[in-house]
Amino acid sequence: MFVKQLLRGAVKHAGSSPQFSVERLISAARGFSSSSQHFGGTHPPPCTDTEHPKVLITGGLGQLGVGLAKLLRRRFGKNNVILSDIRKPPNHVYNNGPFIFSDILDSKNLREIVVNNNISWLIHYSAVLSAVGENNVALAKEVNITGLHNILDIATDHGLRVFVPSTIGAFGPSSPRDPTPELCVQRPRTIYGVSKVHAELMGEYYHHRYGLDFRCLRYPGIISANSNPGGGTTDYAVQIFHTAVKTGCFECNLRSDTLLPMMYIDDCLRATLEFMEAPADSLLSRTYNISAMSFTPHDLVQEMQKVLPELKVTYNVDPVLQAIADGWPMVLEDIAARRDWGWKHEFDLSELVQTMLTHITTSSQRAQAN
Ligand SMILES: NC(=O)c1ccc[n+]([C@@H]2O[C@H](COP(=O)([O-])OP(=O)(O)OC[C@H]3O[C@@H](n4cnc5c(N)ncnc54)[C@H](O)[C@@H]3O)[C@@H](O)[C@H]2O)c1
Ligand SMILES: C[C@@H](O)[C@H](N)C(=O)O
Repeated sequence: MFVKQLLRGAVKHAGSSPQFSVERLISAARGFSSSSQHFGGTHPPPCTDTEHPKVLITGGLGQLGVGLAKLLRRRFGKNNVILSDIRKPPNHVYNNGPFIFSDILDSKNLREIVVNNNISWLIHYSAVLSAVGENNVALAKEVNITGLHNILDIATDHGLRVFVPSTIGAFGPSSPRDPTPELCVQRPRTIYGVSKVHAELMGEYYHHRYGLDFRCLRYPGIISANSNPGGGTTDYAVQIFHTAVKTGCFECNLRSDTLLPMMYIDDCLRATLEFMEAPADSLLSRTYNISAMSFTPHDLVQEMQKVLPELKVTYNVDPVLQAIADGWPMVLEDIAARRDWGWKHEFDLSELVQTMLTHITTSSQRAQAN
């Protein structure tokens, strides 16, 4: 029902904005119908080289892992990318390529997987995110710190290239917030942030001490249409799209003026692949900020209302999440990533909103038709 209104709004809006054409909606929808995640127009061609990396992704059933597996499989071949997690995968994931159980706290099992599958790249996505971490500090310590130690030791012992994502949450209230440079004070006040600073420092230490090929990007809040966020402070910016399309209203748990760095998932996953493929000698650092846009809930709602003029948003602030967000960067500076390995984002706020709404509307129409 609201989907129809959405499409009507989109068409109406198309008349007033040259950036938002019906053709664009339709062509985006076509792209989505042939692939569940779309990666913009610039994804790299499939690799023809026989020396593909053999990749293991830990924590692969979260918001980011399935999309990354899809991108890497397109590049390196389906069987060269193994997705792993401690949860049972849905059928479409299980049927789309190798999946294996792997608990990062079970170091012996992890080592066996690396050895038996001749793994050469390890993408370490397992983590407990900011909001969940504040509710369960013991679990966050275990997964984010003990788990990371297992990963770094195994990667070092077997000469792997290892990617560990960090986050805007690795900064804190005493960091400069607008903009936040690569190198500055990092005194986060969440267990998530503390564990990510620990990961950055441990990885860089292993790189200098043992020659580990450690690579780390500080991701902003990531926005995706067909995977759900795992319990973070930036989750509102994903949930708003789904709830808005379904019901036409949304209750936001952050203040309307909370400015945070955000990125569309395609940019995030492409950055990860490009960074992993960057020649080691181009990397002047091992930990980089990457950035695309910053917006407040108010900015996002205004952009969405261009398509959904009836959208109603109310605010019911969660004090714990608000305190976390108030200590995070407002704008992330990523000069070094652009300079050293050519990072360039493709999605700004208007592209993000168009793409998310098109994607969610199309899926919802398909579900209604079945
Ligand atoms: N999504 C974002 O906005 C964002 C932003 C910045 C950084 N990151 C980082 O990117 C990575 C992936 O994020 P995500 O959003 O997909 O996270 P998520 O919370 O959605 O998924 C994390 C996954 O880790 C798995 N996991 C938990 N304990 C595990 C264990 N003991 N062994 C193996 N797996 C375990 C969970 O089952 C889950 O599937 C994380 O390291 C996160 O900190 C994410
Ligand atoms: C920002 C990121 O690390 C995650 N989405 C969180 O909010 O916890």
